Amino acid sequence: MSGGRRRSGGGGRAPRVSPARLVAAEVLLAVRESDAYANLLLPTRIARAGLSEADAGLATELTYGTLRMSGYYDRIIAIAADRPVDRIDPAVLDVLRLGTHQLLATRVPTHAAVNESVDLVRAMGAPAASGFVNGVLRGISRVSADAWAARVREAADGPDDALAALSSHPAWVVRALRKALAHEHRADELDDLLAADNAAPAVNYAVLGGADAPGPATLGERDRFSPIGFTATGGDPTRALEGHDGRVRVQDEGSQLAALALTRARPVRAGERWLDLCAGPGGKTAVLAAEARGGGATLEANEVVPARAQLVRRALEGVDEGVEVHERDGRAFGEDRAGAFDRILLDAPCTGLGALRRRPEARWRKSPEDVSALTTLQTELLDSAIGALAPGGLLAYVTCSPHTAETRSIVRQALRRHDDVERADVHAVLGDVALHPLDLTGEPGEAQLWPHRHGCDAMFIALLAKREPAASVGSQA
Ligand SMILES: C[S@@+](CC[C@H](N)C(=O)[O-])C[C@H]1O[C@@H](n2cnc3c(N)ncnc32)[C@H](O)[C@@H]1O
Repeated sequence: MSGGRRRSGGGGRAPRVSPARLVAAEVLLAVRESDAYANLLLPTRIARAGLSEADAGLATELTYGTLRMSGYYDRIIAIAADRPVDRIDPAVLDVLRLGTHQLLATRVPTHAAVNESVDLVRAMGAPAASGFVNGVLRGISRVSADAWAARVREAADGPDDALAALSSHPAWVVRALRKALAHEHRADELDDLLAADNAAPAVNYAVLGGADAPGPATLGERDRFSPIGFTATGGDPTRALEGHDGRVRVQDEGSQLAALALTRARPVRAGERWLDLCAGPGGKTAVLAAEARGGGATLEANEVVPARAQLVRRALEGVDEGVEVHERDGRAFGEDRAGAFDRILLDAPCTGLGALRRRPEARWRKSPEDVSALTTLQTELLDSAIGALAPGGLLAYVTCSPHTAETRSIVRQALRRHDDVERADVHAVLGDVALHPLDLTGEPGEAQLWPHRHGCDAMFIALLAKREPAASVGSQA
């Protein structure tokens, strides 16, 4: 049976599948077969199918919920089907995961969840599996959600495996998150963090140039921390962006704070030169551009992937189209532009383990091997950024991952290699930037934000300052 077959119909009555479920199933298929990103593909598929607002909401809930929780659902399906999930056809497994999500995590009535799944598996071109899908989902529906959790816990291979299964995270990710929290003596927050990863994030807006201008109040509520941020209280986010001349962008509050930690750490002197070294797709570049403009600084941006560099240019539309956007390997800047910049943002390529709420499939795509490849790149980019920093300049090292190998280890090792660089007190900087006190723990040279504690992505922010060279003996003389 091929995982790619779909919508070829089959024997028996013609399948009548709700368009929302069909869109969800098609996105799951594209995520699995073509490595598609659900957050990028889903809006396109919703628009193409012409879904109503209610159906679009259902398709989103089904797609995101199923992708996030598939690790947990697979444990349930394996028990109910009495076979490992890798012995189930992938297309059929998609339908079973969607059905399980409807049965255990939504208000969809049992008969609708089961019957629609049977129709869906036919519509996806696997009519022979309709009896199997019917049987497995009926079996799942006969047990309460709490009782399933107990069964999965019992079947797990020890406490770590149970936590990984119930929270639907890979075990290595659970261990990495626990370790990061333990560094702050907050390992007891792990359950809250895992739960936050499985919740839909609020939509946040950044208002470029400051949130106090008239108009933005219609965006929702002021953010708790970001001085330029709002949290949507409902409605269509794309509509909310209209009528603000490009000044309003959808952006996570943690990303806003990371950019502002660099731009507001000290007053901007006119003529300062700024660099965004790894800029694509340009969310933070836009904040930097607005802040640079306000203070009379000049910004350059760089992104190695041309298509993403194009997104950076688009992000700058309406803010500052004069920003030069390079398409180079950021590792070359340390030599080619040595000492050229007063402030540099290095928002490094990373595993993205801090943004699992937004990228529901990401947790299943990453592996510990990715961490080691990325830490090599992060190290080289940080060396390059330090090289490009002018004496007296300030560098923000940022990741949307809390994995300590990508965060504190990278910074510590860089400090050992570069004795002209020291950490600045980023807790104090963020304390000044934020509207309300941030509950930050650990060393003041590094700040780790968290979804469960701060309501934003788990951004890591370190500020590094390059010392002015000591006056030489000759010049003293
Ligand atoms: C975390 S993302 C940056 C996100 C961006 N700051 C924003 O807020 O929209 C990291 C970016 O670094 C880029 N990148 C990866 N390797 C790079 C390299 N060697 N030089 C420059 N950019 C690189 C990736 O393509 C990716 O767009």
